[in-house]
Amino acid sequence: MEALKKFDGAYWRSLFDSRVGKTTWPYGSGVWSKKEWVLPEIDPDDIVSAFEGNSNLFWAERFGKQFLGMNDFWVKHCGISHTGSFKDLGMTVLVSQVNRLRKLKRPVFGVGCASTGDTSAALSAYCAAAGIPSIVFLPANKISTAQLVQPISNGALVLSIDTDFDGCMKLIREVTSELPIYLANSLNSLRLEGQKTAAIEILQQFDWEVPDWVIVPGGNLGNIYAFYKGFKMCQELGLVNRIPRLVCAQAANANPLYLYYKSGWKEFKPLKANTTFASAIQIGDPVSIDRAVFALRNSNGIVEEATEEELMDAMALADSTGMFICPHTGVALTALIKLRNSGVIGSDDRTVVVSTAHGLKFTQSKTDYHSGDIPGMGRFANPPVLVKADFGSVMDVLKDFLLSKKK
Ligand SMILES: N[C@@H](CCOP(=O)(O)O)C(=O)O
Repeated sequence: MEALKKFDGAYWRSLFDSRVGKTTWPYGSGVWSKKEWVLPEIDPDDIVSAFEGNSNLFWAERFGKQFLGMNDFWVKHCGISHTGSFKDLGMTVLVSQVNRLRKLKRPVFGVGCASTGDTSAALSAYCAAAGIPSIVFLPANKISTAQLVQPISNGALVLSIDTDFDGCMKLIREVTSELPIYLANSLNSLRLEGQKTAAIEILQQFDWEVPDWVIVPGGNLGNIYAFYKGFKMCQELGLVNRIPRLVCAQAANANPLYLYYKSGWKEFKPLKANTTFASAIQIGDPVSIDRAVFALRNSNGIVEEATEEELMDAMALADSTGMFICPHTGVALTALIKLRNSGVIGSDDRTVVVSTAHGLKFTQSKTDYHSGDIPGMGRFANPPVLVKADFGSVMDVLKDFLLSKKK
């Protein structure tokens, strides 16, 4: 350690030169290609994947143990799918039904939705695959570029409207009551029938052992109800004898359900959602509010909220353990952190956080966070290091890095 501290660029340069000069170089003259490399036998415990688990249900071992003191923390990643979010689960059901209606010559000329970016991506992809026209209403400048480009590429009619999601939702409801355009938002129960399969899958993946908690980010609130529906169906079929406690996690900037919950379910007040990095849940007047309340009340559920700083920090912390999550999953993780800190969720409770979309849809906010471009944020920022293309300079950076890692 002491010796390391003395090193500077020039020292490293001389060390490198002397080593390269003296060492027998094993790589030239065909030696490399002929050499047989024998790898040490590996123990199954040594195998590293970002998360341990099968399919899309991962045991998030490092995050759970290191940051939560939990042994049984899991992530159900619904963003590893065709369009990168859980919306694919419901949209395949809905568009299949529309396909059938059209084959039966019913007058359904297209399918439409309002969206914060994920529903529109799924709708346009499945419609394009079936050759059905799709129409999406998007709040202008409020969704990520990765999300915007999805319906554009899939040939949807994309209306970029100068309002927020709630404004788009109101407009599409009016339009679809006037024109033969089928409404694909989650107030349509076909969507929920598809989405509830994620709950059934979780139980199946745990070999029909019921987790204690399932935490779902909530905006338009169809998904929390879909999870309840899936779990309840399995209970009614006798596949399991109880259901998990559900937690719905909202961004504090768009938290009508949270406020309703805090009022003891006394009065629901739609609100104007403020801008949040969790843009897909920036919704102030959720269409599935009543269903969500039903799901939460019947599962002994809880509603939590996350500030912008909390959700971005939680996302960065999770990413630093090998995840690459969306900001909405950061909201759900914040809820978990709060419930763990208050002792509501115990260290041995089997807990599943539902990750709703792929992190690659939200690279801008991640980049801004890590480069320190968001005022007052960046506790876990890991900005790239700008360094001269010079061996000594690179080695100096590495020296600092190695010293910071030395325990
Ligand atoms: N987050 C959603 C908002 C629309 O909600 P839905 O429940 O009707 O799909 C989106 O990605 O558009």
